[in-house]
Amino acid sequence: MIRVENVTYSYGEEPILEDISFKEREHGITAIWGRNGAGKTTLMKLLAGHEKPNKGIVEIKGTAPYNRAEVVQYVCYMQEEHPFNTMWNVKDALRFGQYYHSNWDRDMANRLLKIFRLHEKKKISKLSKGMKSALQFIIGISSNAKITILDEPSNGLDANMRKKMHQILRESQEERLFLISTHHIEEIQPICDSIAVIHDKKVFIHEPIDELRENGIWLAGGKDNIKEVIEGEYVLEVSELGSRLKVMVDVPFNEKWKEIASLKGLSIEKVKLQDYLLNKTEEEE
Ligand SMILES: Nc1ncnc2c1ncn2[C@@H]1O[C@H](COP(=O)(O)OP(=O)(O)OP(=O)(O)O)[C@@H](O)[C@H]1O
Repeated sequence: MIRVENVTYSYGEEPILEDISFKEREHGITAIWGRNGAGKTTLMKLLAGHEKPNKGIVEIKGTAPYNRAEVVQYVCYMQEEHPFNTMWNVKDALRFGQYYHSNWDRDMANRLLKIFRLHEKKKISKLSKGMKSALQFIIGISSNAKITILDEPSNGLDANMRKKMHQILRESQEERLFLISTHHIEEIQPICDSIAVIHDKKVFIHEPIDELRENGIWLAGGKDNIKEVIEGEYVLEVSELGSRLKVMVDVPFNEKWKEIASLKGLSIEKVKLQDYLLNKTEEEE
């Protein structure tokens, strides 16, 4: 469905993305994670055809999306803070969505308006930040586009609304592909199938989230015992607590490591995905 091959992109002299390649399957949810300024939005714009790669190939169902109106039938891209006409009300914004997306699901749009408590007559200029995000999300879901790209869709939404958003995404992902950029990976990861981490101008990690979730352990205990077991392993973070050490190690949270910890009298814990990724993307700074 999506093919990116050896793509380089720069706004000026310095490339933002350099020689990146990846493929995406037909359906499911992929989270796109990266530090501020890593290039998540840039990647989404390339996929949606808003930007043209300097080098390499971007293809959506075999077609390069840049300047190709026909790709709109497959792709709905809701950018962060979408620039709606401020004279519009919610209903006008939905009309705009329906105009561009031939598979528009009007019943779904009406259902989501109720769930997110948005009134059709409300002026866009009067919507709060969270309400605007909800409106963009409603357009993204109701577009019924095979590929739906959402840039920071939960911006400004409260915990209850984020929960509803995740439920709706889960319901909708069986026959569609969602690419969702987020800084809140911990919260969205339970509904994701895979993750793409953008770092150092590359797609640094692109794998099933189940596999990545297993990576990273915290070990804590006596210094000598810790030093003995981590020899040769990749240590991502160290903190000293008097005579004790606490270390984050880049190994899976599995039976082997639980046994090692038990034999050496160390405590062992799974690292949160967010903390693991923060450390993984720190190593080359
Ligand atoms: N229109 C533009 N002109 C010049 N540079 C740009 C433009 N848009 C983005 N950039 C630069 O490209 C880099 C990547 O930006 P991008 O918005 O893709 O990152 P991001 O990962 O989405 O960041 P964030 O998490 O902060 O939203 C940044 O250094 C940014 O300053």
